[in-house]
Amino acid sequence: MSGTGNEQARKTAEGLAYSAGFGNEHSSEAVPGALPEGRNSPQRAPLGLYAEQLSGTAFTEPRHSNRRSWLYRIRPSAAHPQFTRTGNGHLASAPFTDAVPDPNRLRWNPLPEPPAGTDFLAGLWTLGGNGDVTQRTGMAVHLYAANASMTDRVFSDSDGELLIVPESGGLLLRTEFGLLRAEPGHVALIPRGVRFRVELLGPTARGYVCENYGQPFVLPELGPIGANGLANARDFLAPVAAYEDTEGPVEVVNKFCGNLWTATYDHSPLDVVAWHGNLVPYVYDLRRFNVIGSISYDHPDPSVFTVLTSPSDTPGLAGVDFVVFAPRWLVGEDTFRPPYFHRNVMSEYMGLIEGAYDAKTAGEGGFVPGGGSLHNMMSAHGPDRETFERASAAELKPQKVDDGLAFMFETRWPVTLTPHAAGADHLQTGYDGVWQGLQRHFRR
Ligand SMILES: O=C(O)Cc1cc(O)ccc1O
Ligand SMILES: [Fe+2]
Repeated sequence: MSGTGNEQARKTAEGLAYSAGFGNEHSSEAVPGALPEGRNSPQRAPLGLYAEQLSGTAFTEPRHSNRRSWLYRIRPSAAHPQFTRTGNGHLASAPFTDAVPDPNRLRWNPLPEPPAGTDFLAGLWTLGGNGDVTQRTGMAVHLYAANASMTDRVFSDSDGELLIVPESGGLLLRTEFGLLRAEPGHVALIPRGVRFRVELLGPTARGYVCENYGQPFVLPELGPIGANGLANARDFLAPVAAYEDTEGPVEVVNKFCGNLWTATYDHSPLDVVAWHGNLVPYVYDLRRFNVIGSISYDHPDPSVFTVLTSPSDTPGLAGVDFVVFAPRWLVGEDTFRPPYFHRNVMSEYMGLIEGAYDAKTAGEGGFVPGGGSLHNMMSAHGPDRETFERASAAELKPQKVDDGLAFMFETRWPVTLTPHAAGADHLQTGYDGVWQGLQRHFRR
């Protein structure tokens, strides 16, 4: 049973109702009258519901970064049986100590097809990461490949928020806050601790996940860009309340300090009838990104393409940035237009949602949708030989780059691999070769 009841909610083309705005104080009730008026926790909550607060930041964090929501549910979350350990599969967590951090440039092909019956949770495959889940620092890079919906089970991640980047196959995310639809080209964010179930909209689904152990993602500052631009706050869509009133066994899997724990509830924990607050799951369509770039000369640093940033205690130094390389015009005069050669103190994991990326040769054995590359701190990279030769000779008329959608998880600490990523069959050999044969042109 489900419903919606928010005046501010709006229908999207896909038929789901959403409540728009990044960081807003949203409110939503699936049954009229389910939200208490004027207080969060009345002596008896409306309709016999239980009131419960979910905190995403410490109670005392500054107002601008404080995140919490109040949930009005059929049963309190506290009414659950004991959790016991279950297998972690290919899901791993920080600290990553099983492999030696690798200064080499690395690139993977897409994940192989999973066995039949693999759902989103079982299909998570950790590439690597940094920090420490118990310290709430750092991040992990995961990929997923699934061919089944989650049925009779839900997942929650106590270790961090999950930024899901579908590459193929749409997802329907049934969360405690309501429903989100995430297709390739969208990203979805599930806050730390929020229970959700992933249903596939087609036969298979594949994509990437940034698990952010650190401070919740926020929109980057705009500085001299002004009051508008990059990802606009109003394009972030939170769900409206939609609840499940089901009795019967439901497995709840909780990722806690690096391990999966399971408990079988006798009801669905997606039983929130109404909620309000600013800690919410959301979806964002990357095609809405307002791309800022140079209209004179030189290739700008990719920080101008930041969609979301997880700040650290040092201003300007992100735990992790989520960056998108979206369609855009290139007009730079006397400029080498693709990404430049560089060595970065930050570490860069890149993935491809569709098409090609302008610094890397596309196609079989190259940088392909569903694949990924890792350029750890200080590793030398940039345009491959083919790209360098092409772009150095290109006629510099205005050019639309609109044949791809790539992204980067850029993090302050090197990404240490899991042993299964370091030894994967789909790890490409000979990636260094793309920078071989760059001729010397020096003359005096
Ligand atoms: O390495 C990459 O392709 C990512 C990247 C893109 C860019 O436009 C400038 C610098 C950078 O690291
Ligand atoms: Fe780079």
